[in-house]
Amino acid sequence: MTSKEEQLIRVLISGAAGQVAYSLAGLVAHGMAFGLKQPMILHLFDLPLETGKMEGLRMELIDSALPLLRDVIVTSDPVVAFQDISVAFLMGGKRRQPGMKRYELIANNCRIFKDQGLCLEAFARKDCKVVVLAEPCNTMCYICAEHAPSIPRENFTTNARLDYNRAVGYIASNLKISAANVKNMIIWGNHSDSMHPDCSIASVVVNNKSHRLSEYLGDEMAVFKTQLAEAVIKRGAEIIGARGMSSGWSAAKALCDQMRDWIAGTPQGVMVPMTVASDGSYGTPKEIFFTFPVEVQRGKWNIVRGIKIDEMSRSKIDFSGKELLQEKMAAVAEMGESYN
Ligand SMILES: NC(=O)c1ccc[n+]([C@@H]2O[C@H](COP(=O)([O-])OP(=O)(O)OC[C@H]3O[C@@H](n4cnc5c(N)ncnc54)[C@H](O)[C@@H]3O)[C@@H](O)[C@H]2O)c1
Repeated sequence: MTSKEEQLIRVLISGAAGQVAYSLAGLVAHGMAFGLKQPMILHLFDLPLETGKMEGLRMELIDSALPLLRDVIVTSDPVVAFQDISVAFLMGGKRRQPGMKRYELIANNCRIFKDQGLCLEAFARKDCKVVVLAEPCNTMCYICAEHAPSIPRENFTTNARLDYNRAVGYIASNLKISAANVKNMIIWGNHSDSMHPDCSIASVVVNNKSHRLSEYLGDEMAVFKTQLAEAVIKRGAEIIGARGMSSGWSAAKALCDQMRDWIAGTPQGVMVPMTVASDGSYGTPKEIFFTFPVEVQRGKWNIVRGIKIDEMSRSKIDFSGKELLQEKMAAVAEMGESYN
């Protein structure tokens, strides 16, 4: 290790034989999540039947000669997988099958996320950052955090960045500008059809000039806003329809974008979405994991205050909050636990 490098960290990828993990492992080891000075050991964790696929991924990672990657551990033993980890990307779980209802998925995945929470509590570092991807991710994040009480609540999140990136991509491709020239897109709520992608205060740079999107589009803004929201909400299903699989590379890229901002911080005046334990901001129910606009400084996120909420946003935020409360109650009932 050179003197300029950070201290070695251990990064867990659960569901490591899956398709998101296949993209994520290489991006993370390449430095896209933690920067180019952060050496790491990757812990690849999945079910015993999937050891072959994890071994294949391990070989490919080694064959990529990645300077930051110091070791790759392949395991189906949670004690090994969760030991001393600083970061957990939790993607291991059942996938929604055709015809399966959202609540059946909760029933299937909540026990897995209870166990993963217990493993975090027992074996992970107390400053571990945890990102839950398996669906329904907001509620699985809640279950996981509940069972790892010694890790701060603010260290748990999901992958809301994927919805944000989809919205930014939509704006950029429609206006034929670089995605880097779109800022302050907001995502509110649950990672479900009830989410509220809100471009009311987004800004864009076109021909080297910065504009509020609403000013740039003028009379077209209202229609654009509705079409953007519909496109983002339907994008996951559209991708499944096209590839026969859910988002892979874009989900992995979004995980890296989010982790990079979480660690390095957001530039002054720039907000990004993060799914965090609600403190009741914007009239949301407390303690559900809800996506808010945040700013991040020195590794700490803060919900951005004072954004004006119009009537339409109010009803959508309320609807998503109610849905998350129902999901949370369904999950705790499924596990036979008391509801806080
Ligand atoms: N929230 C988002 O934005 C978003 C986007 C894409 C995918 N997803 C979700 O992320 C998850 C991963 O997606 P994918 O496409 O890689 O799925 P995948 O089906 O390809 O991989 C999931 C992996 O999890 C493993 N697994 C199942 N139970 C496990 C357990 N108890 N412990 C450890 N591993 C276990 C499976 O063996 C499989 O290898 C899925 O639940 C998917 O629905 C979420």
